[in-house]
Amino acid sequence: MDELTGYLTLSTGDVFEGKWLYKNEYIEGEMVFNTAMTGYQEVMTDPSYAGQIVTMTYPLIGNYGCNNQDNESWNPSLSGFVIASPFSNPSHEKDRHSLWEMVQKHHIPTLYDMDTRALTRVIRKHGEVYGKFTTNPDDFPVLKKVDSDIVRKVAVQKPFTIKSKSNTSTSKRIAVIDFGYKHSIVDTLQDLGCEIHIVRFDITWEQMKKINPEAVVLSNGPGNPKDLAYLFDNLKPIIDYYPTLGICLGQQLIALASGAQTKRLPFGHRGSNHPVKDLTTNKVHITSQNHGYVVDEESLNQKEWRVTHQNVNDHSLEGMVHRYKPIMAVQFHPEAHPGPSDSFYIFEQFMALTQTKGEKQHA
Ligand SMILES: NC(=O)CC[C@H](N)C(=O)O
Repeated sequence: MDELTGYLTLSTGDVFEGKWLYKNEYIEGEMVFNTAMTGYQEVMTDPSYAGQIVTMTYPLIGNYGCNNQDNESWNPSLSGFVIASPFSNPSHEKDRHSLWEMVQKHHIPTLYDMDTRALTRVIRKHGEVYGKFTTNPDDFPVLKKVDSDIVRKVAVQKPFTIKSKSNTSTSKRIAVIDFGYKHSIVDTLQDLGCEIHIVRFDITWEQMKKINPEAVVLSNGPGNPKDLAYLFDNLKPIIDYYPTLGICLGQQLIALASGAQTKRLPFGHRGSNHPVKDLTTNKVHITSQNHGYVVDEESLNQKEWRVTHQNVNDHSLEGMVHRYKPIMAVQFHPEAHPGPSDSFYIFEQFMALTQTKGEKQHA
């Protein structure tokens, strides 16, 4: 074994040999795979991957380099990164540093020269798999679940405000409850002229009343949504009072706080080409996704909620709207990054929803 050789050992007993791009022989995490052909920089910096070792199924990673615009957080939080072929000679007008520089700068444990096809088949077959990066192929992971307090580790400690880009009187004051938000959600709201208040994940009703926003966004974030059950007493009055948009973890929390259930998908949706049907228009949009859990449609009170979006591949619930209150939520990522911006209209619908405070919304 030479200095470069590293192993990924799995809770299934499988062992994969590769080479270190950035060596860290002690990390463990939940194994997930992402099928996007581009967007590795956004994937590496999406806080929803905290606690997870991400395998890219597209074999060539790094071919257009990394830039100063596409990070989705200040510091990457994924546990590890697994790729087939890293590309060392990138070419793109926005390219500022290579993949190699990116993993060194942010200390992202990375193995390359991995058989990502075979690895993905193992993850697909077993569903819930944990892995360890190691120099000893007989050293297996002990991890059995993602840290139940993972949101606290990626979300902001101190609230802060981001000014609106426009000075018009139409600009909205939006509170984003941060469970590990992707920066492109806030960028999109800013582009729509909003002033944004990033607030802590454990914000109370009284604290929110002081900010008095015109609408609220519950962000994406890592981990099992049920681990956040202790927040539901805080979230329920906020969701009930303000026009609200939930994105990914945000949708799961809105559903759970309203008495519905979430469940684990067999092996998660992570990629940038997941077809979703808008049940209002019957149009199919190609969406960006990153989730391992989903709202259980059976458990949703259909007298109060209408399902608005459905996944074309597995028919899972992709969006919902409250029949009487201004609350909407989606499981996919309307902010894209990476992936197509087909579902930008979700933000436009949310902007329209912010007008409906106190009025009855017609389902
Ligand atoms: N992107 C997200 O918000 C992910 C939500 C949740 N952690 C899941 O995996 O389902």
